[in-house]
Amino acid sequence: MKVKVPVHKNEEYPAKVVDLSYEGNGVVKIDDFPVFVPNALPGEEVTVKITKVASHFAWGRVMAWQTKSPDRVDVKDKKYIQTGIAPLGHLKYAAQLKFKQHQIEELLEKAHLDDIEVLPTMGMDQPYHYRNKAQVPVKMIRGQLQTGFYKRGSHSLVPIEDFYIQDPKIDSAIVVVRNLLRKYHVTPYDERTSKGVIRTVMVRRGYYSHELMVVLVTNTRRLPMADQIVNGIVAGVPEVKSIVQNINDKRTNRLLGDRNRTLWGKDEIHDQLLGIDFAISPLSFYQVNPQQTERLYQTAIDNAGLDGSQTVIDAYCGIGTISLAVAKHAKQVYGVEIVPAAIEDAKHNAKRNGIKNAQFVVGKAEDQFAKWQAAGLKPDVVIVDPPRKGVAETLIEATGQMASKKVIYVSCNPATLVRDIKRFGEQGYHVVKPIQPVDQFPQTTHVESVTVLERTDK
Ligand SMILES: C[S@@+](CC[C@H](N)C(=O)[O-])C[C@H]1O[C@@H](n2cnc3c(N)ncnc32)[C@H](O)[C@@H]1O
Repeated sequence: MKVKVPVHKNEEYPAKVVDLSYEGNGVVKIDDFPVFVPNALPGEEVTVKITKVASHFAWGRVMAWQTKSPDRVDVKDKKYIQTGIAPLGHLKYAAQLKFKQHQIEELLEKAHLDDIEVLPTMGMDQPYHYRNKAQVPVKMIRGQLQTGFYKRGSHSLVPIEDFYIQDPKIDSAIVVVRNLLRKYHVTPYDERTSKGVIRTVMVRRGYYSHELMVVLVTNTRRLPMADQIVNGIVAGVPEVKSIVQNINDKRTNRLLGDRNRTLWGKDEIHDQLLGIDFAISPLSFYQVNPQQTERLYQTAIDNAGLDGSQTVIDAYCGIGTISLAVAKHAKQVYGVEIVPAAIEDAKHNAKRNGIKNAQFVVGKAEDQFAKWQAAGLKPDVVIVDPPRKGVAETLIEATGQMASKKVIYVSCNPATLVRDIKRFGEQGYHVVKPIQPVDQFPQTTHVESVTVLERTDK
């Protein structure tokens, strides 16, 4: 059906913001036609200039506010919103937590599952400076080497020193590295010509261990002035334990290449999650908000109701964070994950922590479930922590066939969570407790949660 478009590009309209989209944009309706407006909050009266018109919606920009929301934080520095570092940075933290809870409630309601309750989102006391990892692009801007972040949807770099949501020790290390690159005239990589040396600076810091790793991602095999740069980092970053060169000479948007060369110190750093020691190398996946990851996974483990006698499957297990934490409360744990390097890390981490009752398999979780089912495995609890696209339907069916008593669903996407709750329902699993959202990424629109389902044989 053709929709009548009542707005025109570059025209201005008075409007009231009626909603906040899941991407964090204000929504205004002009003659019922939706216009998405960044940096506008529900309840605000604004003058909107239309910037782009599509067939079913438009984009606009606030030209003036007639009234402002009591939930607005006056963000002095617009670059956090411009770059997408903090797309909800203009919303008070308490309102961000409500926005995340409400998002799950709204999706449940649309799916006619509004009898399922959602608890208030578990937030952070200090919802800033939480990230334990930074990957910042390096570019030449008006003749000077800069580190920062790209403007949303572009490759135009905004120079930044305080990244707002990163560990401040990481921010300081990036400034030290940037100044050394400037001092020794190392050229930034230029995407258009594929020339230049340095592409990205990555820094990781252990939340508990305080061990810090600097990774210099280069387009070239040789890093000019490597000794001087390494000495400068060692002198300027007291916590550094590892300096690595990563070579990425491909024309690609991927940040890291496959080859690492340790320039100084150790090949990996360590940190702990839920009391388990993890080795973190440049290419390892590791959760970026360790404090909230512990709360998210502890919520999942507490709800699994383990007393040491159960068999548990951890599907989509990554480096085995959940599996290894569960192992001390279970008889046997089986983890499955599609990325071979992550399973290598999981096995390695099991060994270094002396955990013998966790087995890890590489593969698609849905295929491995079929194999376990054929082999007669009878799990008591299935934990799933899938990517955004949710759980494969065949995995849900296999869970039903294996008759697991409980399913703990750790979700990073409420839309697929709600879809999967319905599918689990077809296998006899029902949500037995209110859903618990946990804020893993304050200042952003990401919504994580834990749902507990039990098989009720009805
Ligand atoms: C949200 S993460 C889970 C992280 C994990 N719990 C951890 O702590 O490291 C989702 C994981 O699912 C993996 N994955 C994606 N599709 C998969 C599939 N079909 N089968 C198994 N694993 C898959 C991804 O590689 C990723 O590690």
